[in-house]
Amino acid sequence: MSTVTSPQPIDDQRDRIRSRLADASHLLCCLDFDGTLAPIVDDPDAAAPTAENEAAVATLTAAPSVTTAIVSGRALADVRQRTDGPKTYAGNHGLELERGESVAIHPVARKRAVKIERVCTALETALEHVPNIRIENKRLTGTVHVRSVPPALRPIVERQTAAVVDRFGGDALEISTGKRILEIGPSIPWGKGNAVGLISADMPPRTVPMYIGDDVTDESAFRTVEPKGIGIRVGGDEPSAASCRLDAPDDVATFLEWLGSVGVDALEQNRSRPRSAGDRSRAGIRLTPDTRSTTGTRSNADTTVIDEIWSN
Ligand SMILES: O=P(O)(O)OC[C@H]1O[C@H](O[C@H]2O[C@H](CO)[C@@H](O)[C@H](O)[C@H]2O)[C@H](O)[C@@H](O)[C@@H]1O
Repeated sequence: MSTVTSPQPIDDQRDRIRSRLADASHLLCCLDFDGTLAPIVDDPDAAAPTAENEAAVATLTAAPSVTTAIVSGRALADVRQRTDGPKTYAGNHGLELERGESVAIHPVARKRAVKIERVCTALETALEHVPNIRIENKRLTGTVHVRSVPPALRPIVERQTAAVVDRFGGDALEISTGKRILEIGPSIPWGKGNAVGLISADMPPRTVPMYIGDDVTDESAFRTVEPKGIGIRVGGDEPSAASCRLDAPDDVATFLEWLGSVGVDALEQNRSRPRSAGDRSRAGIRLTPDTRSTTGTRSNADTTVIDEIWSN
């Protein structure tokens, strides 16, 4: 079980990370997009990874001992065209998963997309009087952006969003929060952590799973990789399921560059080591229902969708 404590500065954790890699032969490096590879900006359309992060991800992706994956709250097609290189992408907080040539969509989310469409259309009208409001329709989820909305109007936006979601979504949809956003999605126990679990299940034995992210929805992914793997939160020392932290996207680049040199060296030295029976276990990932922080109701009941997702 991972624990929630203050994540430690990465510089204090490098020895632990290096020795974890020295005992492994493969690294799964999962990366969030906004606030991790790309600095947070006012206009969501303007978000882009820093050049240093792009280069560091390219170096890691080229290493045979590393698998890189982008795991984002953005729609898959959106995040896909903002950063290129990895073969694995999860969009819409893990509801869409692209691996190589195959794209899977969570079947319940797919059915509820029609409700998301209705909610986004209704919100465009209900909130049209709010200056600088932005509704992002991501097909399987929707986002209400309040970053540039006058602070005095944000409580009104929250109330009106809740009323619209209640009217058109009922129990089928729920609202959760993120950085100056309200996220509207299907009320199902599925999140980034589950997507990371699925990706990890395909990794070779002796894989260390790593996840780097900055927001509330990244916590489920930290819980999935910790404590056998390494969770890294981008931000302050607020309590998190991640054991390590980095301050900002620029520091993510510095860390990824270190991983691409020191980390990859440690892994590659180990790849030729003979394996014992105990080494044959997978990455030690749990497929548990998502329990992300939400203002709505997220049921913990039906996890059979985990099997179903691959038949779509
Ligand atoms: O999981 P992520 O890849 O981090 O995506 C989370 C949300 O990111 C985007 O919104 C955030 O970034 C914007 C651009 O910097 C910023 O303006 C906004 O305030 C942030 O919340 C994206 O637009 C959302 O769809 C994602 O869910």
